[in-house]
Amino acid sequence: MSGNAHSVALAVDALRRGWPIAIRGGAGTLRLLAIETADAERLAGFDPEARAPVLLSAGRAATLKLANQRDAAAPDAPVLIERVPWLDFDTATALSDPQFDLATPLKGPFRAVPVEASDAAAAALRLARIAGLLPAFFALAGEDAGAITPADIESHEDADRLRIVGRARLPVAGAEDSEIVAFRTDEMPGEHIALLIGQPNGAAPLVRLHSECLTGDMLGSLKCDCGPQLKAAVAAIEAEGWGILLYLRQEGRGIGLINKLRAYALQDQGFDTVDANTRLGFAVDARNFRVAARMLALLGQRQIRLLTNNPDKVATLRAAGVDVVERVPHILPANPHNAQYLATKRDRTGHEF
Ligand SMILES: Nc1nc2c(ncn2[C@@H]2O[C@H](COP(=O)(O)OP(=O)(O)OP(=O)(O)O)[C@@H](O)[C@H]2O)c(=O)[nH]1
Ligand SMILES: [Zn+2]
Repeated sequence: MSGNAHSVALAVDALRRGWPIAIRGGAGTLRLLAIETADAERLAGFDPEARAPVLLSAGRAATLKLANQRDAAAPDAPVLIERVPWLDFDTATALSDPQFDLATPLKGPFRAVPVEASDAAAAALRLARIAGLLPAFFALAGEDAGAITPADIESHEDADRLRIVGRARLPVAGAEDSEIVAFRTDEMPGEHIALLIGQPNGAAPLVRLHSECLTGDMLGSLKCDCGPQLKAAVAAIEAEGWGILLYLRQEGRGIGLINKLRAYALQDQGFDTVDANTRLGFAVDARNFRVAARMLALLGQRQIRLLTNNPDKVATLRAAGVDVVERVPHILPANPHNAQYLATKRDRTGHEF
């Protein structure tokens, strides 16, 4: 099990370096080259006969108006775009990267071809997200001894692999009686953190799940509500006398910093936070809150009060066995830069404001 997760870590590293990988699913094996980290020369080495179709997510294909060619029975299934002589490296880049959507009208017509190794294709898109890359590949059918499997990727992301690796007293501004606890798996670079504030008093702790937001947490970005929510969560827990802040390394709702900044660039063009993620080819929310359930279990907390406006967090924790006895709203004042973002969360992602 851990050996396979290890090979996924190597595959993530390979993708980021522009090296090909292979994924073996139940319906066949795909050899894959990530478009973002490739170039024309690497493509020629990977696919000398220029046959490899372009693998895209369903959302990206729909954005490119290729939705009508998708399998109607599986609207979320990955899409393969037939490789024709004029579909060169630059055209594939334009297919994969939405920053060019408005500037360069695509040539076309593009034709979708059946995705035979569909589970391997879906796993490839998932691996691109884990690697923080655009979810788009050149893909060739064919065996490869070093292929990883979708199950390997599943186990790589398995929240149950998390364990506690360190803890220490950590007085923080506004909550001096605090302890930090760090969690990690063997393969993942980012450590999740719990800040235990105050002393257990027999009551269900007030818990906040905070997803990493470098721009909001560190730089004071006004585009979102993360920075003020982080500070206010510490204050609210301190005021209760006992509770836990979970700081989850799920930057950009799980798509990573670079892809979040790509989403911001699309927002500069007028797309909202939901459409920006879809145009990039990602789920609107790629986070896995089971990580938080695992952390709470390791901390011995089965019953909590949850500070959030996001019903998904409540539902996922409950499904993972955490007894959420109360949802406590966590609403901060809007500013001129985030008012539209907050309205989108209310209107399109089910947040309760
Ligand atoms: N992809 C993407 N991520 C964003 C954007 N704005 C903020 N984020 C990320 O969203 C996460 C914060 O999630 P929110 O949706 O604000 O809040 P929530 O955690 O779902 O819900 P609450 O508990 O009610 O705050 C952080 O990981 C941010 O980095 C954006 O426009 N695009
Ligand atoms: Zn933010």
